[in-house]
Amino acid sequence: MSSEPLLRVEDLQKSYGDETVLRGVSFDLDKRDVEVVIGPSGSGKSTMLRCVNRLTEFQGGTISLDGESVMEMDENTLRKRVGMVFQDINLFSHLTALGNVTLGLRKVRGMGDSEAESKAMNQLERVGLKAQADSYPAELSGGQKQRVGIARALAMDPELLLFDEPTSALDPELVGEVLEVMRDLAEGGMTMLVVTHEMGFARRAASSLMFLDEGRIVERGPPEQLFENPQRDRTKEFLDRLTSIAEET
Ligand SMILES: Nc1ncnc2c1ncn2[C@@H]1O[C@H](COP(=O)(O)OP(=O)(O)OP(=O)(O)O)[C@@H](O)[C@H]1O
Repeated sequence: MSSEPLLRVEDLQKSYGDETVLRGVSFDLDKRDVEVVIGPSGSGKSTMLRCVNRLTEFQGGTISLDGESVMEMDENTLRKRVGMVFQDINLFSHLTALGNVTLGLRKVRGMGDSEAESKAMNQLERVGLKAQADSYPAELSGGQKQRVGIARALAMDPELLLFDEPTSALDPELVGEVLEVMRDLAEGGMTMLVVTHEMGFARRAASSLMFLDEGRIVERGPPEQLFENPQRDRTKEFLDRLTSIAEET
């Protein structure tokens, strides 16, 4: 067994032009860890995720997967090893649910049609959408579309799954079904790095919670520590605000 963490982020620095967005972010994730990232708008949460799978370049620091720098990995390998689920559910509208899930298997994994379809069916079943395999995105609810997005990411057998506010664009009544799939994945041992404001999910599924503010990790620890006994005033203020917003809605 490797002694390296699955994901190591070390002193990550990222700017867009003159604007510094990440100011030295460092953390490790081991296999099966579920890290929830919270923080105010503009604190750099999405940018951090996008650096991990190199959807954006960064200026300083290193990110490695099982000891191997993502900067030195070819894009195809990185796409296989690190999956991502986005806030905007970007399915291809001209493809069925099954077609959306098989696409990556054929293009990135180079699978033949029947192998790709059988694997994709298994993933759709995993997210509870076997019966919708032949439906087009326009025929699916937002929650179902997002679950197809998760099946698409899972189909690649990723070692790490990144979630960027996967339920923020959904009507409130559709959030639960997506969180349930995510909880199942977490319980099944998937390693996950999740940006979300869903504190119920954080409490129940996260092994650790990270509070990012102005491009720095202000505090990180088990959810019960951050919720019950935050060490920093800034963390407490932020979590109190999130909780009061959730209670108002
Ligand atoms: N492609 C881009 N070009 C220029 N600036 C960007 C780009 N993407 C993000 N930024 C800026 O970087 C900062 C951090 O953005 P980021 O989306 O990472 O924050 P966030 O914490 O995910 O915020 P939110 O919760 O609102 O999604 C913001 O000031 C944003 O305007």
